[in-house]
Amino acid sequence: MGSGEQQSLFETRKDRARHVRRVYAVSVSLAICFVWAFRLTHIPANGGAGQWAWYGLFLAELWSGIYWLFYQALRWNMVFRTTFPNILSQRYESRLPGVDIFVFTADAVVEPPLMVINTVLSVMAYDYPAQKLSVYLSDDGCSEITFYALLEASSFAKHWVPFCKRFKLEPRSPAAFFNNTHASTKSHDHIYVKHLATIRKLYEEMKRRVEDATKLGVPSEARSKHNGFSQWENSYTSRRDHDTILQIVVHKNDFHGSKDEDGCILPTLVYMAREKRPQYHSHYKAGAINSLLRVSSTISNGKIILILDCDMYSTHSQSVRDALCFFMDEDKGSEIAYVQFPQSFDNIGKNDLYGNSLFEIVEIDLPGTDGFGGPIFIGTCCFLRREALCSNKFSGEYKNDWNDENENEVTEVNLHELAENSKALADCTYEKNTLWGKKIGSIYGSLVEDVVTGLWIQSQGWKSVYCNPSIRAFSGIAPTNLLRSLVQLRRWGEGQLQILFSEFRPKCYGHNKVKLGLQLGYLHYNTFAITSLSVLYYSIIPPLYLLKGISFFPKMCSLWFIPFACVIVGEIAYSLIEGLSKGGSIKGWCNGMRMWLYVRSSSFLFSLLSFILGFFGRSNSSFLLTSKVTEDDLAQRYEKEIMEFGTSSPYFTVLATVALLNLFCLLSTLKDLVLEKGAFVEKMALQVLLCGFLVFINFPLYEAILIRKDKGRMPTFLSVKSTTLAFTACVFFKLFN
Ligand SMILES: O=c1ccn([C@@H]2O[C@H](COP(=O)(O)OP(=O)(O)O[C@H]3O[C@H](CO)[C@@H](O)[C@H](O)[C@H]3O)[C@@H](O)[C@H]2O)c(=O)[nH]1
Ligand SMILES: [Mn+2]
Repeated sequence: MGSGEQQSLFETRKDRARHVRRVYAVSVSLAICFVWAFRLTHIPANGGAGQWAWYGLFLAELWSGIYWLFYQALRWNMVFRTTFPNILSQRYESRLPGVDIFVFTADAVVEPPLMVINTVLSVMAYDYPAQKLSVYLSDDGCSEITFYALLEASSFAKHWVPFCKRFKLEPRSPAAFFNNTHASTKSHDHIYVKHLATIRKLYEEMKRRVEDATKLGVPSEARSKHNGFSQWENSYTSRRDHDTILQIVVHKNDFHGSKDEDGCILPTLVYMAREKRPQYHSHYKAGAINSLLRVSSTISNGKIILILDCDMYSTHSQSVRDALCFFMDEDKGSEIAYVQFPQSFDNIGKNDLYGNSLFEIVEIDLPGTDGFGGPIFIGTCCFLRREALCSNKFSGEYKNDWNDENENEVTEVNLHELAENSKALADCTYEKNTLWGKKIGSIYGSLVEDVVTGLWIQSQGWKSVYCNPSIRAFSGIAPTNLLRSLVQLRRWGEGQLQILFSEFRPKCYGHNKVKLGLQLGYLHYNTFAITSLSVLYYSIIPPLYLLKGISFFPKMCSLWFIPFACVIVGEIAYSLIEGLSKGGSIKGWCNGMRMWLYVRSSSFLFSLLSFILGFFGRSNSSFLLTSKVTEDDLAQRYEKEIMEFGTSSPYFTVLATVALLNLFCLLSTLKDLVLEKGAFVEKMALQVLLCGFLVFINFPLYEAILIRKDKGRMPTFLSVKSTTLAFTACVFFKLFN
């Protein structure tokens, strides 16, 4: 390093396998072109059997091919980052910026208050100067119980935070810490063991109180002790109709309650339930983010904001510092708007039954988009620069300034007044005739507010980075049953379509701020619901035509067979290698394939339908929260990796009907196979293989219909309905087509 030149606070490494990936991408692209060429040059003669089906197949393949290109864009230019927090400390320890942490919750039933406060406690205990740290809980459920739990957490924090810091413990969510027996019993140090026993007891007591309150309501002595509850008594009608409730629970200017047991200051802690009125759209989480942005600006006004879902607790107390290594880097820091960390989950299971690990997003898509200057924003586990969120266009002259005197210095001393004055900022009417939600803050109008907000920020000229440290930074709860996963992805699919067709998207791409590679990456997401059409077509039409012995694919001896084989074998091998090299299993790979298929044939189909209805003004789509609780018998099946059906749902009707249709087609083909043997195999090989593969992948579904007796099996009525549907379709097709 030259003299005078400072070492950077982070380092970027290119993907070592990028050349292999590129060669692969180019070769398979060629093969795809040959597949298209085959379709165009072999159209059945006029009126010939299956001519229309052939056109359909061409469209499906055309779209899949184009979509596949978006996919390759993400793999083209992956980069990986390493941070140097030690250098950060040496250089900036006394000048660290204020950090405001936003935790979002929306329903005390599917997001238990105990879980929420564990997340809050985990970030209060960050290894960061407490006077520069503020934690805000936004509660869209406006639940007294959650508030009560937060009060409990604030008392417990007085013991918990110093305990973590003194013994340098990880993870700092008490629930996770005590669950992790290895961590919580690692030392034989006498003092530690004594402390541990005390703190465990305190936690258990708090846990009991919070759980009791969840069942029985807030105890009356708590009500009389804290006048915060009076706000519910005065203005609360329902969770969709109430005033803003804002409570500064811990604040450094409050001399009684802000110190821990060692006499050190605790981070500021604030509870907010923004105003809700039935006649005003809440804009879901995006609305909550914007309210908090304003409210926090008067209380702590931290320059950096961490956005967290209530289940995403911190698993590593150094992550703030990792993030700051990017923001504070002298060379590149001032253009970075946000630092995205991966979402990881505690409850994935060995073989990731429902494909929830977000493996592709975390391991491929985020490093891939990072290579083009901007990982997408995934809504949680993300540090953002307040200035970028509040839509200051990025300009070349912009320079980091961490020495702002005003920051973090609240002049107001009277906390009650401070809270009262900030309340109006969370009113429903506050945003009327302003740019909030349009150009400022989190952007409205899509069910994936995160993605659209990230895109907007990037279109203003800001960059973002992806930080995936070897010690993971956050962990949360993934859906534990099939329907929840499918419903979650329906929401994502619809939200992405909303971005694709909004007037907003061209505006974002128009300024040439978003690189082509990144635009393709976004398109990969924006259009993923559309793939449902080609996937459904592929899994219904070719199998049905088996019944008539009509082939849509080249014979095995033909040269045209080669491109098809290349695409199929290539993709299977590629995804297998990718999965296995990241520690996955073959079974996990199969589960991933199955979920890929299920999401595309059900979730995304409903995303499309719901989006089309919405387009004609008939949408009834809303933000359906993902439940974070799992009932006992369900948990057992989840542990044993048994797929959960159990309820009647249109999602399952679609899945079961397609699965059974394939089964019937395959069975009837077996007969032909025996009678005609070689000639048939030669002609129909690929089609039979496709159908066979679908049957193989659907095995757990047949089991749920035919064999299982537990509560998670397919409901009888649904089984009968799907069987009838599939069977009728086959018979009808064979006889009348
Ligand atoms: O009106 C609402 C609805 C939701 N939330 C919060 O938003 C978060 C995400 O909700 P969840 O049900 O967990 O949805 P997921 O699909 O798991 O969330 C993923 O996808 C969302 C976009 O669809 C992102 O906002 C999230 O960060 C991302 O984790 C939770 O903390 C909720 O409490 C609110 O604050 N207000
Ligand atoms: Mn979630």
